[in-house]
Amino acid sequence: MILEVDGVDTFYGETQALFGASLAIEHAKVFALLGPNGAGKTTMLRSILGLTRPRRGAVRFDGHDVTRNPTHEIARAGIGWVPDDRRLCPTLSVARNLSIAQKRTRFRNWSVKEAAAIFSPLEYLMERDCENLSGGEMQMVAIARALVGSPGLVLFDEPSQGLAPKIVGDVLATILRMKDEGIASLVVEQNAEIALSVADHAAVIDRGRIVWTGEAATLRDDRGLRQRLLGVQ
Ligand SMILES: Nc1ncnc2c1ncn2[C@@H]1O[C@H](COP(=O)(O)OP(=O)(O)OP(=O)(O)O)[C@@H](O)[C@H]1O
Repeated sequence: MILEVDGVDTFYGETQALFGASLAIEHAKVFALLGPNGAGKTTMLRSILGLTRPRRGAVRFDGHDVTRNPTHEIARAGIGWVPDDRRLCPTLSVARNLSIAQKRTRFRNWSVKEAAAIFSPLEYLMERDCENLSGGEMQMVAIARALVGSPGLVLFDEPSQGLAPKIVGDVLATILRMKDEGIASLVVEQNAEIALSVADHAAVIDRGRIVWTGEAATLRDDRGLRQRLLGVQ
């Protein structure tokens, strides 16, 4: 397993957001974490990254317990993050946003050029300041920035949010390209259909509890199960 989250309880102050939540992601596989608004999907990503530290339970990445490690060490170990609000440095160029994020890890090491080449338009935007990019272009830069961190696992928070269908297709194709390169992904989505179209495994979270986990194909093919777990067709 590249990632194991084991019985995690996470709180915001006194409010508990995750209750004994567990999931396991295999090397070079795509895992979809699905669930409605407020279910705890972002909190799961924050718990993995150490941004909101679990009060109980453990997070193991690549065989090492990282539960108490600072966020920058967790990133340096090879976990990339594509946040829903992108978080690029707006006044810096695309090239600079990528070069400051570059890291070497024990996984495949990506150059800025290689990461930018994953989306063809990026190569032509390298000198553009990030504040002058479209939403779709910002998402491409955010993914390329995760890649130059040379990750073994990338966490995607609602990657389809606010994007045109064509761009969503490009993002999904990139997740599969990354998988071919040996990179696992954890895709957090409210849109089950989008995430399940690329996922190998999936889990459903509801009010802070993992209520189902299994093969993505099972959820994809069983409309009744999807309806029962997610309330969608
Ligand atoms: N900073 C915070 N302080 C207090 N409670 C929070 C905070 N962030 C999230 N929560 C609460 O924790 C619970 C889980 O939120 P979380 O953002 O993880 O859900 P989510 O599944 O990602 O939802 P969404 O799809 O709307 O982003 C919610 O009840 C939310 O109100």
